Amino acid sequence: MASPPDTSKTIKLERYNSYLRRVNSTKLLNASSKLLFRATLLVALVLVFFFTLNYPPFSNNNSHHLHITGNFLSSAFYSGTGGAAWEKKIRHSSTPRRPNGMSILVTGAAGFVGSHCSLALKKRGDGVLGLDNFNSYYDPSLKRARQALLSKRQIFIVEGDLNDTPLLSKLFDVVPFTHILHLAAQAGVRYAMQNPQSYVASNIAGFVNLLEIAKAANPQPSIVWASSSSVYGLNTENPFSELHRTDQPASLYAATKKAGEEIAHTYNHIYGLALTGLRFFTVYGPWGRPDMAYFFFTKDILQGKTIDIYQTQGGKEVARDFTYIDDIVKGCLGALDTSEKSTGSGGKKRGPAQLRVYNLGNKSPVPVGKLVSILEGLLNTKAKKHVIKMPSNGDVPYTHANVSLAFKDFGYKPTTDLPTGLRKFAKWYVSYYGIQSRVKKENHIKSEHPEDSD
Ligand SMILES: O=C(O)[C@H]1O[C@H](OP(=O)(O)OP(=O)(O)OC[C@H]2O[C@@H](n3ccc(=O)[nH]c3=O)[C@H](O)[C@@H]2O)[C@H](O)[C@@H](O)[C@H]1O
Repeated sequence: MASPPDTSKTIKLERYNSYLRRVNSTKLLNASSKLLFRATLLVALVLVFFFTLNYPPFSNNNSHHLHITGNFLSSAFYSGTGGAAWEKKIRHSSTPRRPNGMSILVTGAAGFVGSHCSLALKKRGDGVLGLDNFNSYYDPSLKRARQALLSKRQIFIVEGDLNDTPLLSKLFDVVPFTHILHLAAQAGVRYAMQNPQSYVASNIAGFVNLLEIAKAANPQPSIVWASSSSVYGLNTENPFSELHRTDQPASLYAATKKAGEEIAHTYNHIYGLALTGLRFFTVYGPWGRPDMAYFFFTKDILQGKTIDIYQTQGGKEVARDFTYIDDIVKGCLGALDTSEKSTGSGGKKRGPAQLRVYNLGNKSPVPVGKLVSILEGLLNTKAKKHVIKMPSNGDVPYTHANVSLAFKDFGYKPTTDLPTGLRKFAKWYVSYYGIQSRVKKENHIKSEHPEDSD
C-alpha cells in the first residue's frame, strides 16, 4: 500500500500563503485608507478655501455663476476681491448721495479721464465705483496716485480686467448700476504698431465682455463710452462732423475704436442697450498720460533732451484740436445726464433704445510747433527741437472738431484755450514730480497742490 503523501510541507506552505494573504490585505487596507484620508483632506482644503473667501456663489440667483465660479476664484484670489467687507466697500462707493443720483461704474477710473470724471461725479452726489487693471502701459505709480486721490473722496476702485467675466458679473450682482462710464481702453496711436494685440484685448474683447454683462443685467444700465477723434482717419473734410466718413482709419487704435462704434450699434439693435460714444480730441491736462506728446515734451524739455516735432510729408505743420480735461469732463457728465434708459430686460430688447455719437473737441486746432513754444514759455526753457517728417506710424496730419451736435444736445461748450490749459498742466507737473523749486525760481510758475487741479 502506498504510503499517504507527506502533507506536512503542503500544510506549511498553505499556512505561509494564508499569512501572506493576511499581510497583503492589511497592506491594501492601509494603502486604501491612506488614499481615502488624502482625498478627504484635499476636499476639506478646497472647502476651507471656498469659505474663507466668504464668497456666496452657490446661493446666487444667477445660474450662470455656477459654471464661472472657478474662474472667479482665481481672479478673486489674485486681486484680493470677494467677501462681505469687499461687497460693503462696493455698495458704499456706488451709493448716490443726492436724490435721483446715478449709480455709475467707471471703467478706467485710475486713468486720466476716468479719475477726473469719477471725482466730478462723486462731488455732485452720484455713486461711483471704479474698475481698473492698473496695467503698466505707462507708469502705474501715477495710476496709484490717482487712486489715492479718489480713495480720499470715498471712491473705491476694484482692481480687475474688463475681460474678467465673473468679476464683472459679481459687480452687477452686488450693485444695480444705472450707468456705466466706460473709459478703460488701450490708448495711444503709435503704440499700436508695437503691441497690436493689447488693442484687440481691451478695446474689442473687453468692450464686448462689458456689453455682454450689461445686456444681461437687470436693470440694464445706460452706457457712455470713449471713442476717439482718430476714427476720422484719412477724412479730409474739415472740421470733422459726426456725419463724415469714418471708414478709413490710419491706425489699429483708430480701427478698434471704430469697431467699438459698430459693436455699440449691434448691442443697441439686438438688446436695447442705450449707448453714447464720445469722440475725444487729444485730451490734455493735470494728471494726464505720460505717453502723450505734451507730457513727454515737458519732461524732455526740462531734462534738456531733444524732442521730435512732426511735419506732414508735404512739409506742413501737424496740428491737433487739443482739448482740456475739464471741458471733456463736462461733456462726459452732459452725455450721462441726457442718456435715456436702456429698454431691454432679461437680455431681451423691449423697444428701440438711444444710440448716439458725439465729437468732444476744442474747435481750435493748434500746430505742434506752437504747443512746443507755449511749453518753452511756461517752463522758461528752450526746447532742443528736431523737426522731422511724420513717420508712417498711424498719426494723422490734423484734427479739428465740429461740436455743434454736443452743444445742441447737452450744451457742450469748450472754454479752455491751449495756453491756459497748459499752464494748469505745467503747475501740476512741477508739483507732482517735485521739481517746483527749480521751475518756480526760474519761471515763476507757482506750484499748485495736485488736488486743486481738477
Ligand atoms: O484724439 C484722440 O483720439 C487721440 O488723442 C491722442 O493721440 P494724438 O492726437 O496722436 O496725441 P499725441 O500722441 O499726444 O500727439 C500729439 C501731436 O504730437 C505729434 N507728435 C507726437 C510725438 C512726437 O514725438 N512728435 C510729435 O510731433 C503727433 O503727431 C500729434 O500731432 C491720444 O494719445 C490717443 O490715445 C487718442 O485719444
